[in-house]
Amino acid sequence: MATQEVPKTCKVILSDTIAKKLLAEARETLAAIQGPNDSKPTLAAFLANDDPAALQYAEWSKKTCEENGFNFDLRKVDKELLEEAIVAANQDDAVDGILVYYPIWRNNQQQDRYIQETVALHKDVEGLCHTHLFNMYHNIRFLDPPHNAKKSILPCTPLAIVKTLEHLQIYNPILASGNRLFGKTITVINRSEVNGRPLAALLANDGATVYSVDITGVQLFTRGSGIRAPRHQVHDKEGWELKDVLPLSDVVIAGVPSEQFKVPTELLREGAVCINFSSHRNFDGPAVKEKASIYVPSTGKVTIAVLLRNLVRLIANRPRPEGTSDAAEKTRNEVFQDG
Ligand SMILES: NC(=O)C1=CN([C@@H]2O[C@H](COP(=O)(O)OP(=O)(O)OC[C@H]3O[C@@H](n4cnc5c(N)ncnc54)[C@H](O)[C@@H]3O)[C@@H](O)[C@H]2O)C=CC1
Ligand SMILES: Nc1nc(=O)c2c([nH]1)NC[C@@H]1CN(c3ccc(C(=O)N[C@@H](CCC(=O)O)C(=O)O)cc3)C=[N+]21
Repeated sequence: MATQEVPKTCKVILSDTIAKKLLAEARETLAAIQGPNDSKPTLAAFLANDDPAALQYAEWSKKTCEENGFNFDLRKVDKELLEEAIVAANQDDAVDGILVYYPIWRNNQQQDRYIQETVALHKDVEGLCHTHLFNMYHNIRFLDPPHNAKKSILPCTPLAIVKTLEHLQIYNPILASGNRLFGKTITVINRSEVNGRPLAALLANDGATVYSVDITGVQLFTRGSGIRAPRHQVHDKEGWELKDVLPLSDVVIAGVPSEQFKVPTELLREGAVCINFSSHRNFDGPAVKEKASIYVPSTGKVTIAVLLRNLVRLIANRPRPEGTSDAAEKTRNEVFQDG
């Protein structure tokens, strides 16, 4: 007897689709805030390590920048000269945004933190300076309250995941902005300072119940009962492991930097939404497609689109030059009403 083809119910969403939409928005916004004589924005990217993933990411970023009307200036520098190079870029009017690839000092996170703070706030395209991080963890959306004209910058990979969840309509637009993940349970596997921890905080600030899993254990990030707290709180889940939280999760987001690691498919809920942001495949592709309702195998392209969106936002946040019309200022305010 011939076996009947069963139609696949899992929808695989590629990051291209989401990235294209964000890139079109970034181009439109740039056109709205720039005058006819303004030059292309320039992103200076500092590579001071020998990480092949960072170099490849830099090359993809360069391509996307140039295709969309931005200059991408990759500057390979020695670790010991990096600080002065950043200081010079901070003062250079020809540089609109600064990006530094991490990690730099593999065994000294403190030194990487010091470099993060060296980037000027108004050029911090990745949202990794203390003021930007503080605002994110405290659920403060603007740099200039109560005026609220300058939006705070969010870290690129976490924001790319948020944009992906919006595209998938996991964010429920019926709910008030800021509460749109209420009722959703999300597991994030990775709690690094640049990716997993900010991501867990952002999702919990938007109303989700978030299990943050790392090799050191599981933490719960939530705004409490009835999401009444203004920002997330964190609780250790003593003795809990990945196996305990997977069956509870509507969405599973994995970012483990290892070839060997795979999310155990058998523990996923039927119809879970699975998103991978690691450069390695954290889900077993064929198996996960039999279990998940939506599978997003990678998010790198969305991250790059968010990088350009952040760059445009930095330009929009700048004090307007003498002689800029009120119309331009009005557009500047209107284009950033949302998200
Ligand atoms: N798609 C994108 O936009 C981006 C992807 N990446 C990729 O994401 C991955 C993670 O990057 P980072 O967070 O910067 O790396 P990292 O090395 O700083 O952090 C990884 C974290 O995962 C944890 N971890 C390792 N094994 C684990 C396990 N079995 N279970 C739970 N947690 C575990 C580590 O303890 C650590 O906290 C890398 O593959 C990187 O290339 C990074 C940035 C952007
Ligand atoms: N300050 C800083 N910000 C970063 O964002 C940053 C960094 N430093 N250091 C290096 C890592 C590495 N990284 C990746 C981006 C995309 C993919 C990725 O998965 N890209 C393709 C996958 C391509 C493939 O493997 O087939 C995609 O999603 O479509 C991987 C890795 C960002 N990094």
